[in-house]
Amino acid sequence: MSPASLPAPPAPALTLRQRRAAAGPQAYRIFPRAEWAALRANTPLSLSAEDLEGLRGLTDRLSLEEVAEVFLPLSRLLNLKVAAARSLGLVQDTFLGRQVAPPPYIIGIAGSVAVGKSTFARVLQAILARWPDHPSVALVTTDGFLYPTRVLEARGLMGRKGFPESYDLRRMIAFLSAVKAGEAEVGAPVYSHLTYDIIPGQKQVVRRPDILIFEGLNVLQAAPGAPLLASDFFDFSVYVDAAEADIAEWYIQRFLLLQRTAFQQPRSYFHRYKDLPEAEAVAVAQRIWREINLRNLRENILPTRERARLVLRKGAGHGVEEIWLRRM
Ligand SMILES: Nc1ncnc2c1ncn2[C@@H]1O[C@H](COP(=O)(O)OP(=O)(O)O)[C@@H](O)[C@H]1O
Ligand SMILES: CC(C)(COP(=O)(O)O)[C@@H](O)C(=O)NCCC(=O)O
Repeated sequence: MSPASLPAPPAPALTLRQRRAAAGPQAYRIFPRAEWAALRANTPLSLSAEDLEGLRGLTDRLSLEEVAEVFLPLSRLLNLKVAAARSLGLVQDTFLGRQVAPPPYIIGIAGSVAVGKSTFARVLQAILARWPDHPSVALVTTDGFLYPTRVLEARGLMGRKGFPESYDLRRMIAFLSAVKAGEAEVGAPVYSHLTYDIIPGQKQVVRRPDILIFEGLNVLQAAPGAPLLASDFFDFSVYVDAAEADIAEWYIQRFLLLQRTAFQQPRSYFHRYKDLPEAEAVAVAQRIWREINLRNLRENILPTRERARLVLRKGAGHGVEEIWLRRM
């Protein structure tokens, strides 16, 4: 890859405390992990250690403790919210004098590249699907709505992947709108991290799920002049948050792991890096992080955090340490 040679990103203008205050001092209830864990009530632990095996990202440190203390309370909250949304739907049915099937409940998941969104979304999908009242949970990632490489190259955007202008937002909104309207089958394009491009002709089909998890760094962003935003279709949203230095480290570690695995395949976009000595590979990863992903985090992703209903603050070891729940 040849990212545009960009100057180092500016330091963020606001501190964490200032940003939190900007959302309104009353906007969130803040839970230390232990307090949040107690909100699990008696939700049963529905995943075995074996089930977890298939769910892990590229590293394998997600623990059963994390599931029990962070995910189970969240799944209980979401289960209650899905039930409440369905009850509200019944009110509308009464008003209209006819019964309409409840639309899919849509959960948006936002956060930086490499903060752990995909890992979080996959575990949440598996846990929510264990609840008998909403067994069908689909997961779609917004990378499928990136423009194909051909278009990004033509527009000089290969160094701006993940920035707002690199996505086909109209297509993304049309997808969400069709899912929310209860269409029987809605297709989403599919992205390959291996080839670093949209897979031509491939579609992920969503068939009226009980819940749709929609994950990507841009899901809480507003597009200037657009009449509708992705978040207009969300019933709930989560922002996965962590310190910049930790996310950078996870990005670099993931890059090194991919170098030993995916990059070895000749089809990999990063195949040319497969034999780089570690110090050079780290330098490449650091450069991509700094020039593209960190910049995007500061300019376009972090500013959307306070739109989320729930913010999960992760510590250096990936464990969630603090949970912010919007009061309304
Ligand atoms: N809870 C977790 N415990 C341990 N490692 C994790 C956890 N969540 C993510 N990771 C690791 O951090 C890196 C980034 O996670 P990933 O889910 O791929 O992020 P994103 O989808 O936000 O780019 C991956 O290497 C992944 O395996
Ligand atoms: C495709 C992406 C924008 C999506 O990121 P994700 O939300 O999957 O973490 C990102 O993985 C990406 O390619 N960023 C551009 C720079 C890089 O190669 O990391």
